[in-house]
Amino acid sequence: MKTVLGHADRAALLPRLGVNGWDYESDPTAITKTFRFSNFREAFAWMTQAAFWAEKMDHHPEWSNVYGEVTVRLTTHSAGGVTELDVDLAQRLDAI
Ligand SMILES: C[C@H](O)[C@H](O)[C@H]1CNC2=NC(N)=NC(=O)C2=N1
Repeated sequence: MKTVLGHADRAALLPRLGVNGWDYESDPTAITKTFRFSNFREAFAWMTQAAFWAEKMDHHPEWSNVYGEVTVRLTTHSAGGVTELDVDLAQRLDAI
């Protein structure tokens, strides 16, 4: 089972996500980012691709959508915090 990132791993991995707009400081148990698109169609098309990656990785986002905005919160429920699975999924979402 994945374990929650310790201080050294957080310091090594999370600032790189921060450069891409992920907030890893407001909530120590999760990383969050709002993705912005020009309309609902584009937002939902992105969510569809993200959903396929989530299924492939068996790791799923908490998210909400309002028109062209998708707010994503990543945490590993089974571990109770941020693990390397969340870092991997965040990078995958940034690459879509
Ligand atoms: C049974 C299944 O593997 C688990 O429920 C997986 C599915 N997706 C998951 N996603 C996330 N974000 N955290 C989990 O702990 C988790 N567990």
